[in-house]
Amino acid sequence: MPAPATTLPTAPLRWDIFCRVIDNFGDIGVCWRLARDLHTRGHQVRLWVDDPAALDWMARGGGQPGIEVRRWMDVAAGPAADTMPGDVIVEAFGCELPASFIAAMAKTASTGPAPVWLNLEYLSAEPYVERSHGLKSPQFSGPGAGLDKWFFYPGFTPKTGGLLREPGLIEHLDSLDRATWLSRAGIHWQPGESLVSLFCYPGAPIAEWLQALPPEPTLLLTAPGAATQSVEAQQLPSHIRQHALPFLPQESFDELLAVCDVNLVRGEDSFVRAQWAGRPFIWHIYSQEDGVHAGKLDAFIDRHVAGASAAVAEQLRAAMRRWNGLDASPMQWPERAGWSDLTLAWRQELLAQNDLVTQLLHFVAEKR
Ligand SMILES: Cc1cn([C@H]2C[C@H](O)[C@@H](COP(=O)(O)OP(=O)(O)O[C@H]3O[C@@H](C)[C@H](O)[C@@H](O)[C@H]3O)O2)c(=O)[nH]c1=O
Repeated sequence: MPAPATTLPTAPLRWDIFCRVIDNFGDIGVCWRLARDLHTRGHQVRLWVDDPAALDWMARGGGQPGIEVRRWMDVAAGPAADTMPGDVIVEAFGCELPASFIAAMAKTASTGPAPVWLNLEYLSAEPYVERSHGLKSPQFSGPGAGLDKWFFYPGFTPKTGGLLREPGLIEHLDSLDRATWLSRAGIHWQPGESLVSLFCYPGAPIAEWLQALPPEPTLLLTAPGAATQSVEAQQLPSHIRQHALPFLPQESFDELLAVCDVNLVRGEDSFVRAQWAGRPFIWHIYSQEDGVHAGKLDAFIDRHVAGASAAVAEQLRAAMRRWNGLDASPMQWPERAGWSDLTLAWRQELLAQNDLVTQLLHFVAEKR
């Protein structure tokens, strides 16, 4: 039985989260959510980021009292040498920590408890995640010699670190009234119109997808960038309208997904949020040059459709693969009722596992 999400297995701790923005918004998106969730549960958080620009819209007001956002540039230009490391150091997505900071961690460890050093990894449904979650990487050389680093893998099964899910999130999302939310957001929605959100990478087969949409009045809510631009480039049939969204703060983005009928999401964080929204979704995976994303997509689809009827499973698999350019068959929408049931059943399955921060707190308590 999972422990309640609010359980605090440790006294409030001081956390240092290091984030390097490689591309897009997922790196800072995940780190900002983690920082907020820890802060809400009473912890002290410093978020070190090389490029905080996206926080201007992602975080209301560009930040939040109680979470200290600090700049760092690279391994050489890190925090000042006299910066005291916190109790837990999170190296997000394998970003290399500044050497001066690692040296400060080692110094702390020589006089008291060593900071718990974690590498928070990318999310995947592939089997290696269960094998790798929680593994130790002892440091034999360099400024951190003698310290241990631990691998923490988010994931979809109980043997992984779980998914970020703030206490009360689902209750909040399920309580939203669509018409009220949309009117507050300044979105003109005509009752009866299907609502579809779209957040994707360039290259999604938009024209084909628009043709495959069910022939019913539909309002497309498109995120800034590739989604808005590629829909604007199309000649829309009369039953489809487009509303181009601005970038929304994270909480509003989560709410948007919860009031839509279908969500097309991408990357890592919006993909997870679509699962908490409990609405049918299609995932645009971040594509990698070596093609490894195909295996990652299939591993997720396999788990996700495992409880569905054969027809829904096949339709959804084909739609997700086609959206990602991995399938040549014509684009088709899965049958909506079966797809909705599957999405809710999947969310229920995920809710049976502890959220990532709860698991992280237990993990840290064990290692200290
Ligand atoms: C469109 C929109 C997004 N967001 C947030 C949600 C997420 O936190 C973030 C988007 O991140 P993602 O959904 O993960 O998609 P992304 O494509 O921006 O990020 C990706 O970057 C690559 C480098 C990584 O390898 C991928 O795994 C992924 O993280 O932006 C808002 O808060 N408001 C908005 O209006």
